[in-house]
Amino acid sequence: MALRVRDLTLGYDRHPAVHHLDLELAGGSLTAIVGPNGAGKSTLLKGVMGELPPLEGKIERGAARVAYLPQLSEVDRSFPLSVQAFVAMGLWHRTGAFGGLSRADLARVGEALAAVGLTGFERRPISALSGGQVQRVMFARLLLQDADLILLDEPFTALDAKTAADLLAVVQRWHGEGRTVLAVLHDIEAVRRHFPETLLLAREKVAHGPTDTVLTAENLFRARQMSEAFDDDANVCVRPAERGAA
Ligand SMILES: Nc1ncnc2c1ncn2[C@@H]1O[C@H](COP(=O)(O)OP(=O)(O)OP(=O)(O)O)[C@@H](O)[C@H]1O
Repeated sequence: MALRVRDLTLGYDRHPAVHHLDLELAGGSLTAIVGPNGAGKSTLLKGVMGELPPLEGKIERGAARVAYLPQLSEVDRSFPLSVQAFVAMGLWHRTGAFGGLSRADLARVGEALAAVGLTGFERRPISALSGGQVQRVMFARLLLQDADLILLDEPFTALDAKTAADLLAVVQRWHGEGRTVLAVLHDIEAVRRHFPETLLLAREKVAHGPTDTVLTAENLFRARQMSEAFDDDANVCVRPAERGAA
């Protein structure tokens, strides 16, 4: 078991965004999180990462090391670091934050950059990269983190087809290595093609399991309806049916 979530409610200022979620991910599974805008997908990743403490319920991580890729729009690209220094941060679990980089470490950074097609970019400042190149650099850093559980928030959004295909190959490599991957995605067809498992989320769990059984027209319709039914201004954790009955 890589991740077990029990009756999890997550939110902001006690305003719930994910409600009463139960979920279990097997070690080595490759799972997409799909759902309408505002469904709580990014919130769930932040909860699993430990950035957002649960309002209720529990998160148990079976994985020793967890890595997280935020949405590209949340990445601060203005800081003055070279591509090499940025990617080398992925080795902190080995070197410590202030450890120097050995020749072998630099070779690892070079290999990670080669794996994402950025050989030769070592000395470039992060601020001088395109969005797609930044996403490649983020993946290179993840490669070095050597995590058992990898959380990706919209990893292929706003990328050209070549970059998306290259980075999907990295995800498939992680899957082949037995790592557990959980990725928020909006491209339903890509999920059907490449992700064996899916969690369909609309603040609550709509369905979780093999992708072809989860992404049915009925479930997608229900997800849209459930998402619209929630009152965004509610500050207590009440389901719509309970609210109607009150
Ligand atoms: N930092 C925050 N402070 C307050 N509310 C937030 C914050 N982040 C998200 N929310 C709210 O929590 C709810 C879920 O947001 P979340 O970003 O998890 O949805 P999502 O499914 O990832 O959406 P999208 O597909 O649009 O990225 C939304 O109602 C959103 O407005």
